Amino acid sequence: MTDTLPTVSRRGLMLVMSSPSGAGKTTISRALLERDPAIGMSVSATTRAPRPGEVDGKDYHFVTVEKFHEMVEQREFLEHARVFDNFYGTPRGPVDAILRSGRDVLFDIDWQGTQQMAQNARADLVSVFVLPPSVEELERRLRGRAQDSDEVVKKRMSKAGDEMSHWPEYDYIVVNVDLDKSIAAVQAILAAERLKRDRLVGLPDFVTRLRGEE
Ligand SMILES: Nc1nc2c(ncn2[C@@H]2O[C@H](COP(=O)(O)OP(=O)(O)O)[C@@H](O)[C@H]2O)c(=O)[nH]1
Ligand SMILES: Nc1ncnc2c1ncn2[C@@H]1O[C@H](COP(=O)(O)OP(=O)(O)O)[C@@H](O)[C@H]1O
Repeated sequence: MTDTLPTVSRRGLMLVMSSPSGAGKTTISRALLERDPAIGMSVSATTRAPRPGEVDGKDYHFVTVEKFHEMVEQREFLEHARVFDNFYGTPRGPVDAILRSGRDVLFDIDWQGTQQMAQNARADLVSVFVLPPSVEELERRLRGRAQDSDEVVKKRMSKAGDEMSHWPEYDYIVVNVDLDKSIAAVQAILAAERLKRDRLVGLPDFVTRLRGEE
């Protein structure tokens, strides 16, 4: 269990971040991981090809379509979905291990995966939808990232409207204008959610000791 305060242990939470491609969820997630040792990242499996600079096992587990379907058959995923023209899924094992250690797990998954997680683990889920300031800025960021072909950029922009229509399904909304402010906003969400009473599993004993009832 992670100590939220020096003396009160708590249950780890699952922080999901979704957004249309290019809105900034990966950048925000990476910053959170660098700044907060109490967070572990869920590394998804995907059938999409690695982008320049992506490392197998760190950014994704890059697998074949056959392997992916085998993992589905073996019920290895907490959730999985077809996004754009590829398959993506969250391996169950590492998530359980991080939660059991009392740390929080950060997920970068789409609205379909978030719906599945909400069905299976609503109490532990905290969901954040990241919106771009404008469609023009979204396209500028996608192109500026220079990791996708022109065709892929066009395809992702065409889907952005559908993705953004799912914002009402999320607990929190961050419009990612200034990156540092967006990172601070998600850190504030985490800080508050970590103090929610029903996550502070060590509180009854702590208060008992405070009141000298032992
Ligand atoms: N359901 C689900 N979606 C995922 C998973 N991993 C990534 N995604 C989503 O798949 C979409 C495409 O991800 P990616 O190819 O990395 O492109 P990006 O959105 O431009 O970073 C994004 O919306 C991700 O949130 C996963 O394990 N499950
Ligand atoms: N607030 C911001 N202002 C300007 N550029 C940003 C901002 N947030 C992210 N970016 C840039 O936009 C591009 C897309 O960000 P990324 O995190 O890859 O988006 P996503 O993971 O949502 O597809 C990256 O080049 C990133 O550096």
